[in-house]
Amino acid sequence: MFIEPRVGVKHNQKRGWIEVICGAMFSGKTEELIRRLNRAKIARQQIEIFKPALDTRYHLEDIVSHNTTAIRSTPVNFAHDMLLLGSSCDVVGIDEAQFFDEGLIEVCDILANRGIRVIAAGLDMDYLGKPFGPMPALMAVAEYVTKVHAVCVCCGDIASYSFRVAVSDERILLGETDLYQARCRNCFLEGMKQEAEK
Ligand SMILES: Nc1ncnc2c1ncn2[C@@H]1O[C@H](COP(=O)(O)OP(=O)(O)O)[C@@H](O)[C@H]1O
Ligand SMILES: Cc1cn([C@H]2C[C@H](O)[C@@H](COP(=O)(O)O)O2)c(=O)[nH]c1=O
Ligand SMILES: [Zn+2]
Repeated sequence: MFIEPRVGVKHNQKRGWIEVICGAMFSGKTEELIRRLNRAKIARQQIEIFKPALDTRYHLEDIVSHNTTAIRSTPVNFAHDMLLLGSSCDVVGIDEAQFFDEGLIEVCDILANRGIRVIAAGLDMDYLGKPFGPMPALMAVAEYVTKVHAVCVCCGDIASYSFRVAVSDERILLGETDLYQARCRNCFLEGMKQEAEK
């Protein structure tokens, strides 16, 4: 369980940092993001929450977990849009970070340098098991990285992969259990092998 760090305040300076929550689909990234943001709200912190405008899966504005917990957010088209909107708060939350452009790393850095706590959740790997968008670089610059795991739907082991059951080569394909399965390494490889043999 991630515990918010208590940072020393030197010369009354506000300290910012970056937290990344990553993992496969269904691993609890959004639930964990919402948990941290709700705790920040209880601590009377001013929060701003963003998601990429292209993620219209459940709701145009809300961030919604697979378990239906939800929190209001502002959809934005580009990472740099967050700089203006998130300028006067204590905490910035970002969901589906993998869909943002590479500018996300600079944006998170700028916000953290301004003294803001930045919490970004996103897929670390795409359906091929390849690092997804700005996530690897964001993980490199983050102070805290939490990798969460789903349950493999084939064998019950821990799952780090999002196996696509639909036939599509598009990297971005919004979907749920209709299109994706959480799988462990062995079951993911098995599925990829079967796909290749078709
Ligand atoms: N294979 C699975 N493994 C774990 N949780 C699953 C699985 N399939 C569905 N769930 C549900 O998904 C919830 C996590 O949803 P969410 O936080 O939206 O995950 P993520 O943002 O990582 O996709 C779990 O609490 C559980 O109710
Ligand atoms: C693996 C993978 C996923 N997606 C899409 C599918 C969902 O709409 C989101 C991930 O949502 P979650 O909150 O992590 O469950 O991303 C995609 O477009 N491409 C992929 O390779
Ligand atoms: Zn498995």
